Amino acid sequence: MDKELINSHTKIKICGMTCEADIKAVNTYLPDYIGFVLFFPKSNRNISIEQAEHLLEKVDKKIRTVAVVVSPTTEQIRQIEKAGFDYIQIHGTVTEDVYKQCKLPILRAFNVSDLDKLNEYEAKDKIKGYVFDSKTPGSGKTFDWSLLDNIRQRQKTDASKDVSHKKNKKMIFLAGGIDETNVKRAISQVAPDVIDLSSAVEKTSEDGTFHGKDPEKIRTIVTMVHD
Ligand SMILES: O=C(O)c1ccccc1N[C@@H]1O[C@H](COP(=O)(O)O)[C@@H](O)[C@H]1O
Repeated sequence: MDKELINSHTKIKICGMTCEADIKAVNTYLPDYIGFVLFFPKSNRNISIEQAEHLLEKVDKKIRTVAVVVSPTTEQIRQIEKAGFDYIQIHGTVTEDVYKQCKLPILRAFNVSDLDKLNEYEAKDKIKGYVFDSKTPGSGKTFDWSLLDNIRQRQKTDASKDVSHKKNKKMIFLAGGIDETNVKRAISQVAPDVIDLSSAVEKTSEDGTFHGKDPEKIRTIVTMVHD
C-alpha cells in the first residue's frame, strides 16, 4: 500500500435514490454525492425525470446530485440539465454530439472490460471524474481492484508535473459491491476520491422484492468513510 496515495478526505456517493424517504435519510447523514438512475427501465432504481425533479427540490444543498444514465441521447442530456443536476454520470456510449452538447461536468463510467479506453478521455475537459465499476453496474458485485494500480500511480505522477496536468486531473470514484465489510480496505488499497455504492444500503426482502434504501445502513457507511 502506497501511503502517499491515501486520500485522507475520502468522500462518499450513495446511488439509486427513488423516493422521499431516501432523500430524508441522505439529508440526515449527508453523503457528499447522491445518484438518481434515469432513462434506464431495466434497473429497479430507475425513476422518471419528473420524479427526479420533485426529489431534487428536497435535497440538502450540501449534497451534490448526479444523474446516472446509460448511453444517453442529446434530448435526455437536455432534460437532465433542465432538471438542475450538478453532474451527469455516463455509462455505455458517449457520442460526439452528447459530449459537445453537454454543459454539465461528466463522470465517465468504466466497467472492468473497457479500462483501455481511458486514454481517450484524459484530455477532455468536461470529464471531471472516472467511475470504476464492476461489469454490471448496480449489481453489488466487486471487481479486482489491482486493475486500477497503474491508473492511480499515473494520476499521482501526472499531478506532480505541470499546471495543465493538474488542471486535467480527474476524480476517481470506486464503485461495485462496496459495503461495510470492504470499504476500509477499498480506501487503503485504491485511495479513491469517492466511494460509490448503492446495493449495500438497500432493503430487499427474502423473495427479492426491492424496498429502497435503509437509513441505518446509510448512517453506518457514511460514518465509516467520513471518520
Ligand atoms: O444502480 C443501477 O441500477 C445502475 C443502473 C445503470 C447504471 C448505473 C447504475 N448504478 C451504479 O452502480 C454503482 C453502484 O454499484 P453497487 O450497487 O454498489 O454495486 C454506482 O456507480 C451507481 O451509480
